[in-house]
Amino acid sequence: MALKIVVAPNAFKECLSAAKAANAMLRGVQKAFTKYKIEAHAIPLGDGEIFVAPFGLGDGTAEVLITTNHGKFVPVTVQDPIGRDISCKYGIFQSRSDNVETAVIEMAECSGLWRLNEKEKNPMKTSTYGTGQMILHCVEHQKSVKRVILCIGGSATNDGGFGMANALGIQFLHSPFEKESNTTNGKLLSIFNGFPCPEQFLQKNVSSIDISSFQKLQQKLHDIEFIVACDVKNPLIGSYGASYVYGPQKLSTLLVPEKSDRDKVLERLDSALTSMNHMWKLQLSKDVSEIPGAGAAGGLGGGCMVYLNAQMRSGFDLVSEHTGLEESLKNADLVLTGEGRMDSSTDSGKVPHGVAELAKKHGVDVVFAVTGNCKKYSTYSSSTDEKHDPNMVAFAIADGPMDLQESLERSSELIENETFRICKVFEAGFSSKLKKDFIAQQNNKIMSQ
Ligand SMILES: O=C(O)[C@H](O)CO
Repeated sequence: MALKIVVAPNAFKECLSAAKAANAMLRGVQKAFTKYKIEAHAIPLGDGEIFVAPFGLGDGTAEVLITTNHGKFVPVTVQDPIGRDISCKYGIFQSRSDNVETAVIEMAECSGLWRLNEKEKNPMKTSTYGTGQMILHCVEHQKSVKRVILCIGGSATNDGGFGMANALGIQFLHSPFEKESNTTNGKLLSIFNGFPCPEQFLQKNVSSIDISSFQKLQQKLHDIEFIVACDVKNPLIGSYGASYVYGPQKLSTLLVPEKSDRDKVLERLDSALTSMNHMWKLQLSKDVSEIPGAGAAGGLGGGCMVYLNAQMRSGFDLVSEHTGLEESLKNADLVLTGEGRMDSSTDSGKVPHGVAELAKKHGVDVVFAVTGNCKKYSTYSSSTDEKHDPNMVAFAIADGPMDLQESLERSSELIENETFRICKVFEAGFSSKLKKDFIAQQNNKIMSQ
């Protein structure tokens, strides 16, 4: 009988995609087990967290789903966060669980922070318009697609999906009036036609959604199931909301050097999302502000729930479902995972933690993880915090003193070598267990004679 071995790593940020990391681990496994027959399963994973630069799309969650399910990419030209035309792509594959034609769109592909240089980072002026264009392209050109997975995070935006909705054809109204006008509740309102970012939202006093244009869209989207894969659980507004928690990383200190001025920007961002939420409640009877994940990707999570009726899912659960991970873990003898860095956040929904949990469910006592850095993870593990995965042991890949640059450059070789060493230790334990089992069997035979 063959030893069943599963390697299921995440991407190693800034150096290796999940697929490349899985291949490196697989090489280590194959080199190590020369005495035993093995059945090896390599399953590259993702957790919805976006991993775009420096490889471009193709190394994030979409790449994992498309590669594993033999799907295809569709090229499309859309706008980046500040309105420049860029070439992007989204993926299409057939779901292995229910054969549904599924599209996967990574918002960071077009609306991600990596698209901007330092001086362009200003969430008051950025928009998810490009993400909306990708969705629209998919809905209009891929008639057989009945499910869209939107991976959100890593965004340059904080617009609550204002841009996305606008690109989908939803019209917003504002005062004071301009050329074309409508009346709502007796007030004269104009159709908003500026760049759909928080600055414009506030400056133009956007206060209303044109329900008729929204209904047209709803009919179009009715047959499609929208799922948002996201990496965080923040609410839309308030001190744990999108603006205060993730806003600072999207605002360049070169543009706004003073801390007190940056704080004012965050306040304005939060107030724009608060007004949006008010508008959603009042006009569409939707209150999503407290739903975990509404604050993901600058409130795009909330926007997706409101405009697309999207369901929020953990990125890991989604990827594991669409890659067949759980099936592979059944009856596994050895499970290996990995990630660029492991620390105290690893145990809150990251890939290695997800693999360890799922493996435990299927009777695998210990999962081995290879990683670039587990100093904080080990410290965490030796603390009394009971949340730590008791069934995962992490090994750093460095084979001697080295700086970050060397570790990044040699990552593939180092991952292969560390996997080889772990497998050899496992093999030694396995042979001694086999020996013990053999002796026990012989003893049982003698006793029963
Ligand atoms: O894009 C963002 O705001 C963060 O990645 C959290 O989702």
